[in-house]
Amino acid sequence: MEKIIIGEHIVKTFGEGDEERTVLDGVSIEINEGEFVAVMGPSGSGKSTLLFALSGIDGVDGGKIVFDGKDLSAFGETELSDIRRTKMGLIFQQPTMLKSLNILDNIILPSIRGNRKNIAKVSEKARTLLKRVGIAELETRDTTQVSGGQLQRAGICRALMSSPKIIFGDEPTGALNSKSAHEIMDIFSEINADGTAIMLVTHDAKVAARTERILFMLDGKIVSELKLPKLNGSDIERRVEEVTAKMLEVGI
Ligand SMILES: Nc1ncnc2c1ncn2[C@@H]1O[C@H](COP(=O)(O)OP(=O)(O)OP(=O)(O)O)[C@@H](O)[C@H]1O
Repeated sequence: MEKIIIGEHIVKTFGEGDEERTVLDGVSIEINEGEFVAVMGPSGSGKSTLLFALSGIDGVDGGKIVFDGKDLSAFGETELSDIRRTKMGLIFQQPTMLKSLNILDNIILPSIRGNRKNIAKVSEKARTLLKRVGIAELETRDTTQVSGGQLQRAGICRALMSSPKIIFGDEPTGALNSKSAHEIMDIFSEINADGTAIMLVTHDAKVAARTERILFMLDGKIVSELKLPKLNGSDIERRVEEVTAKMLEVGI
């Protein structure tokens, strides 16, 4: 199977001199095309830093990251941002949307940057995505007039606009109630079933239990992993138990 991401011995430090802290301590990680992966670990263990490194948002101090066959260190900031815009989808706990634009315009904005000619085509794609995530009727709403779950659905649409090879989610359900979180995870499962790889950082065993492989981090290292079969809909409780038991075993 093709690897969409290969990270080898990634090292990331913050601070200088006596203040220097190693936050990623030689992390090696591979993600296959179309894979659904979660990263768990205690607060401060380096999960978000790893996600920021793999997506090229932050540079690293050691090791190598190959995305879609290309070494990220070969690219400058503009090229990295182009790669992120066209091949990666990024979803955070709360989507940052421009308050001056409605939901639809926020979704299409990154896709029309520098090329307003394709606005009709891009809007059509956005409407298809809005329908798919169940908020078609909200396209003209202000971003302040929708619920957290609805805003996250819009964030997912924005991330899907480029038909990315991988979606990175940093606690994408962290600010949602359990019903909304469940619905958002249903959407992620569908996106993954269509072939998009997904890597989610999460504290939530219920979220991780929906994925196929869970990586456990402690102190800047991946210390363990748990593989799960594809979700079949009826085995979620048993999966959550398995994840929880593994978290206890690892010490999270
Ligand atoms: N820009 C930064 N400058 C200095 N230290 C940082 C910076 N970003 C992260 N850190 C530190 O790196 C460590 C790992 O942070 P990171 O956000 O990756 O952890 P995490 O596992 O995602 O935690 P959480 O679950 O709380 O989000 C923390 O100690 C954090 O304070």
